[in-house]
Amino acid sequence: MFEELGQKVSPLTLFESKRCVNVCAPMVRYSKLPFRELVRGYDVDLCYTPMILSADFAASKYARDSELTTNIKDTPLVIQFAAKNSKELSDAAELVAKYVSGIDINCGCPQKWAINEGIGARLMEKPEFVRDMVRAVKSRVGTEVTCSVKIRVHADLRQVTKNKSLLETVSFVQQVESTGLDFIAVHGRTRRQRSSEPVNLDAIKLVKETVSIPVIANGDVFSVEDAQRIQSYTGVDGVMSARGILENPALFSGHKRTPWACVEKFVRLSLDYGNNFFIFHHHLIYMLEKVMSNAESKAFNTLTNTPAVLDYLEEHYGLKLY
Ligand SMILES: Cc1cc2nc3c(=O)[nH]c(=O)nc-3n(C[C@H](O)[C@H](O)[C@H](O)COP(=O)(O)O)c2cc1C
Repeated sequence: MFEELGQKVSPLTLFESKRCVNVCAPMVRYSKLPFRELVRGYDVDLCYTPMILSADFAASKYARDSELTTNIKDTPLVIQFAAKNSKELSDAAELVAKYVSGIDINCGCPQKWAINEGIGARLMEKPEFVRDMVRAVKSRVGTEVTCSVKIRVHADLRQVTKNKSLLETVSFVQQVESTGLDFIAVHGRTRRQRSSEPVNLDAIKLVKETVSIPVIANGDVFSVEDAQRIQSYTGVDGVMSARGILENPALFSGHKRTPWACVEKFVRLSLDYGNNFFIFHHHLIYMLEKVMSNAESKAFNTLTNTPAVLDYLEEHYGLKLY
C-alpha cells in the first residue's frame, strides 16, 4: 500500500500561502499515483485519491494494498472515502492517517448504487450523519490531518426564493462546518444535473459567503483562464478540475492542450509505477483526444496492450522512453 514516509504538507498551509490553490479532483480509476505525480509537475498544488469505500478499506489489507499506493513525493494528498458510518470511516482514517494530509468524505457521488447504499450524494440529505463522521474522524486523527467534504449543491439558484433547496445547501454547510471541518469542495451541480449543463457559480459563491473555512470550486475548469475567472467570480480559495485535467494534465501551467513532453512523462511514470492497461490506455486516449486526427484516434483507441501502445507512440510521435 505504501512506501516510506516523508514530510507531509498540510492543505491548510497551502490555503494560507496561496491566493488560489490548484486542485486535481478525485477520479475513480484515474487520480492514482502516476497521474498525481504527473500533474504535480504542472502546477497542481493538491491531489485527491479516487473515492475508496471506507468499510472495505478498514476491513481488508487486500483492499488497502490495491486501492492506495503513495510515496514520499505524493504530498499533499487527500484520501477520499465513501462512507455512511462514522465507525468504519474513522477506523479507515486512523489506518491511513500517517500517510496522507487529509481525509475527505464524498457527499457528491450521484450514481444510483451509491444513493441506494446511503453514501455519496445521499449524505446531502443527512447533515447529522456527516457531522458525526467529521467529529469521529477529527477525534481519531488529531489536528495533523485535515477533514473535508466534497459536496454537490441542492438546486438551481434561480429557484431560491420559491424553493428552499439552496437554503438546504447553506444549512448543510453551516451544520457541518460547526463540527470542526477544515475545508470544503463544492461541485456546483445538483445530483441530477449532467456535466453538459453549466456549473452554478452563484451557488458556489453562496457557499463561500456562508462559511469561514476555505472553499474549493469545482466544475468546468478546462483552462487556466477558466480557473482564474471562477476564482474571481466566486472568491473561493482553490479551484478543482476533473475532466479538464484528464484531457490536459498541464492545464494549470497554462498549456492549451496536452504538450507532448507531458504524454511522454506519463508513459514513463506509468511504466515505472505499474498501471493497469485499461487505465494507462484510457488516460492516453483522454490526453491525445485533441492532439490526434479522427483516423489516428480510431486506430489508437482499438489497441489492446501496452507494447502496441508504445509502438504506436514511437512510430507516430517519436516516443522516447529514457
Ligand atoms: C472519470 C471521473 C471519475 C470521477 N470520480 C470521482 C470520485 O471518485 N469522487 C468524486 O468526488 N468525484 C468524482 N468525479 C467527479 C469529479 O471529481 C468532479 O466533481 C466532476 O467531474 C465535475 O468537475 P469537472 O467539471 O472538472 O469535470 C469523477 C469524475 C470523472 C470524470
